Amino acid sequence: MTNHVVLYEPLMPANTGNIARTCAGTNTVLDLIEPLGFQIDNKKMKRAGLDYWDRVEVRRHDDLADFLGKLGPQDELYLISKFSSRNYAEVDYSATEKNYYFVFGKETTGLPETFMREYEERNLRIPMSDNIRCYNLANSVAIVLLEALRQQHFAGLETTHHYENDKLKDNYQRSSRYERNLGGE
Ligand SMILES: C[S@@+](CC[C@H](N)C(=O)[O-])C[C@H]1O[C@@H](n2cnc3c(N)ncnc32)[C@H](O)[C@@H]1O
Repeated sequence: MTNHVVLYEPLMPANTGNIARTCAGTNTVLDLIEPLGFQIDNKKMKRAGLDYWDRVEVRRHDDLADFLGKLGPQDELYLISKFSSRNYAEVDYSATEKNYYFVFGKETTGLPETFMREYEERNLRIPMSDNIRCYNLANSVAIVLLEALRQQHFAGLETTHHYENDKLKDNYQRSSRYERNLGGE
């Protein structure tokens, strides 16, 4: 199983840089549908993705048709759009034999209407109030991707890690002392 974040014609380098960082941290493939609104080595994008750009698998596609033409029978496509009335959190993303492709729209105009109509039952909404027009692109990616990963039990990711300067290390020692004391030792 592989998760893919697909960005349709992204415009803002800082968003794509942030998304690249999230993809690097979650072993997610980043698919970019051209044209992009920036050069891939743009300083702003690198700054947003810090040192992580070379740790993410990036696949570039000439256009939407090129991307769609490469999908196979095991690939599950989801279009992430506020116009849907299907809640993204109510979909099952846990089939290990499938690859999940989450397609996000351009910062200004979202996804093309024809594409959304063609795959109508595949559109998903992130619930939100009408105080805002929509969520930020990079935040939308994190919301949907982390729900898929949660359902996949964060497979392949570290749920804990030993750090040299562990800020909670003393807490662990204190709490295990506390538990020993409760046990009457
Ligand atoms: C800044 S929004 C662009 C909104 C654009 N005006 C539109 O009509 O979709 C960028 C992308 O974030 C995602 N997004 C933002 N808010 C969302 C929501 N509430 N539900 C689903 N996707 C959302 C969509 O993929 C959207 O295309």
